[in-house]
Amino acid sequence: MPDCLQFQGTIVVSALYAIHHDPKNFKNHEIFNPERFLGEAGNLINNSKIVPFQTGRRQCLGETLAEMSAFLGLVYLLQTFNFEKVPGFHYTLEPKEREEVVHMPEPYKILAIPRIHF
Ligand code: HEM
Repeated sequence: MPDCLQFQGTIVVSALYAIHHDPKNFKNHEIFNPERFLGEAGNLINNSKIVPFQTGRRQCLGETLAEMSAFLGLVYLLQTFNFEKVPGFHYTLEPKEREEVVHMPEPYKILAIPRIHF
């Protein structure tokens, strides 16, 4: 019996960072700008160049669950709290340096004020 698992074959790792930073697909690709995904009426633009869940045979099996969970979590927070900036706190949209495979935002403070008073 081998004392560890051994894999043979080819591993394909998708370059999602490169895909989403391709200047051919995204204007000002180095700038964090969530509004680039919105149309003039504030509607979400469907763009086949955006593939955070990968596409094809290796597409994420949890995509629907992840999107529903994010939607429900966000809606719950927005129904429960009003969010306001902390006066005097310096906010930036620039992400921290890349860590591992994802970008993280800089730590920030925000006021969460309950909408319902018991
Ligand atoms: C925001 C949340 C998520 C993101 C951005 C995401 C993204 C991805 C990406 C990019 C891949 C393809 C990796 C590759 O290139 O091979 C993948 C694969 C996969 N994901 Fe997710 N994922 C998320 C959440 C989830 C959840 C919640 C589940 C399960 C409950 C899940 C299950 C899987 C599985 C099983 C695969 C492997 C699919 C395969 O190779 O056949 N993911 N995910």
